[in-house]
Amino acid sequence: MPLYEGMGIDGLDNPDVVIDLTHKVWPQGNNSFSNTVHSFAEKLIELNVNVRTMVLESFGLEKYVEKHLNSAKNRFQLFKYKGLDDNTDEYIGIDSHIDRHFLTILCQNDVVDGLEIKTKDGEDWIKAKPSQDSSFLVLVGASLHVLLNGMVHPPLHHVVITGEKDRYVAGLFLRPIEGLIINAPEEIVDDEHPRLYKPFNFEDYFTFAYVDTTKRDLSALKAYCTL
Ligand SMILES: O=C(O)CCC(=O)C(=O)O
Ligand SMILES: [Fe+2]
Repeated sequence: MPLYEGMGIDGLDNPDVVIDLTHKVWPQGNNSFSNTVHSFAEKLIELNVNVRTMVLESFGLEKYVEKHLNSAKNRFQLFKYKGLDDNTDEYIGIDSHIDRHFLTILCQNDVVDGLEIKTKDGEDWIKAKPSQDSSFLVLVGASLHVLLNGMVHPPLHHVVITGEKDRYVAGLFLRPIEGLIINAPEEIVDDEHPRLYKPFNFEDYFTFAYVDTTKRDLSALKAYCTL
């Protein structure tokens, strides 16, 4: 069984959270790790604020920006996918899915690809290849798709490990806060763009697609909450 490991930290805007976690892994502390994670996460959080602000503004939803920014909490995750050794063939690191939360920002180490995105027409997988190590991948999740009445696309993606090198990824995941009911604002709903979805509760949808892993695509989302 190929190795896939991950570690997640909630509420990373608070440096104490990182220091606490670091002490769990290294009882004597590890300043270099906690400083690196914290400064990196700070930049990711800033990027997420900019991206979500720009997306809402591009739909003329300026007045909802602040409310939307406050309606998500962040989870920072680090993943390691073990590279192939002599006895392993190419393997799927994560099965195909759409992300369920609002937004994902990923940074994969530059030497190792792995993430593949399905084209919108569903025909091909394309390698997501940020060419420099300073590049980020931003993925729309189901919750943002519902909030914007289907006007942004949550891509199907998976991870395929093909090389010998281990693959490391850092990601920021923006999840709706508990109890939030997501509904597209009136401003983007009209006769030409009728409301697509019922009021959407993230936790209920999360559970729906968690229990049955075949329900992690756009058609299952539509079946789940189309009006
Ligand atoms: O490892 C990656 O690049 C993607 C991970 C992913 O798709 C996820 O955690 O939802
Ligand atoms: Fe994902």
